Amino acid sequence: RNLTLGRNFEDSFKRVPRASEKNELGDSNVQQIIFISLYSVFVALAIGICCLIKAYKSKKRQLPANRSKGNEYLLEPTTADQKKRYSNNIVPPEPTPYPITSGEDDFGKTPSRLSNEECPPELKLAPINDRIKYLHYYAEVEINEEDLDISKGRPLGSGEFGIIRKGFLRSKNSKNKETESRLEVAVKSPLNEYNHIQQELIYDELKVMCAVGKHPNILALVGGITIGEKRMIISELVENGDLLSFLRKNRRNFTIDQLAFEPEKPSLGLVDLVSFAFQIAKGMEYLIHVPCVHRDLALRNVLIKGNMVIRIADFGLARRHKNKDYYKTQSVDTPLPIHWMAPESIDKLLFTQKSDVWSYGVCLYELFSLGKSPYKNVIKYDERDSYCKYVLAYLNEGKRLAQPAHADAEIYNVMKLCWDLDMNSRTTFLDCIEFFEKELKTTSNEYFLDLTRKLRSETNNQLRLSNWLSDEKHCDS
Ligand SMILES: Nc1ncnc2c1ncn2[C@@H]1O[C@H](COP(=O)(O)OP(=O)(O)OP(=O)(O)O)[C@@H](O)[C@H]1O
Repeated sequence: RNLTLGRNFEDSFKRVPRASEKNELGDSNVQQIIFISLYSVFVALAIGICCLIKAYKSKKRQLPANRSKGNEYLLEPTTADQKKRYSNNIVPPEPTPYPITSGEDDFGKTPSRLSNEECPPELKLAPINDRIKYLHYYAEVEINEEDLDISKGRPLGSGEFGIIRKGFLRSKNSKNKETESRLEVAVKSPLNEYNHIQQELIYDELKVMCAVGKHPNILALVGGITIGEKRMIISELVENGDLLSFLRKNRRNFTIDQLAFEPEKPSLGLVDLVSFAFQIAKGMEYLIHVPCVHRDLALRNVLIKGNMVIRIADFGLARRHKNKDYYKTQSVDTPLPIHWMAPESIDKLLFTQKSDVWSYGVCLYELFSLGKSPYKNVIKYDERDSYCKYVLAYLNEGKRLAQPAHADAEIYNVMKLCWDLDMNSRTTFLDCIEFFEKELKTTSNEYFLDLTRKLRSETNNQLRLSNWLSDEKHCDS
């Protein structure tokens, strides 16, 4: 013992415990095991409770406040100003947009490159166009691809990035599970389904449509497909297509004398044009409250139903501020979007509610000329490079579109009020609603009341679209 190399050497001998020591050691091991087990159970319980609290909170946030009343998208006027407006107005109360929720409600299988970030506080009240990156896609609108049949026939239309086809959505009615019903829908998908940029543009548009919500004069979203690399927007089908083609097709059927209301009339009357002007202004006023700036309001982007109710469509707006050339590089045959743009949008790419009012004025020109192209034969197309400067100079000189054939002096005056160079002096959508409502009532109060009834029933139809999906989900569960 005296010759050991030191304590450490001594300790390195393997000690064989005596019988009495063995028991002590065994006991302390058991104590350790019990302690570790209890500690693990405690940690697991704490994690479980945290998860439950988080799940409960996110579920609460997912449900709109008024959903429990069974009228999830109907808005009761809140501000004094809104109350005053709605009390004087027979048109049904405006539906609310979907609520903006946090990322926790996102569809779980969304690839990370499309994942949503929390919106910075300073952007929370900005128009949704300025915070597309922070908008959220709602898991509850995700459609099972197996329930969708896309028509192989001619597409309904196509744009720069997307193609729109007719489709059918299958759903089992929750009341009678044996009956399978079909809903006609329009399906927008990327022109090239493997192109990532196009996929993201479709996804952005889907998020914008989620945020815009439902209104009888806005194209309603039925659902979306976002699984894997697939990106599709499923919206209600608007049977008569876009209003521009509709007006052009019906030029021959137009009768200026047909001012009195006739329910079964086959032709297009002046009163219908006034009704379209009224409805577009209603839809645009709703967008202001979202808030959403459309940026491409033109009759080619307004759709018309068989009952003459219109829907404002095309919220695919990402390219509109990212790609300056979008406004210049169209072929000579296609209408140039700059003809609908306010001077400040052409000059500085500044888009606001006021620039939408300018575009609305150009829509009025299209309406009351039965689909004429604005500035055709007025501004030369030769020098395409400097074309924007040319249009800008033309407008800055105070030159404007001429009075269209079917607009009287008062209607033309509304157009000119939309085309004020000073954006702050431009008229508002509320003033336009008031003007065209008065026009409609004086032309035919019966027509106005009928339109009011139609808009109310369209609101209910759009609500049924939301129920269609939830019915289907109930069946699944
Ligand atoms: N829900 C719908 N029901 C019926 N037709 C539709 C529907 N949606 C779009 N269309 C048709 O498809 C055309 C193009 O639609 P849309 O403008 O949404 O496509 P886009 O790819 O965004 O076009 P753009 O590049 O011009 O903005 C419309 O003009 C219309 O004729």
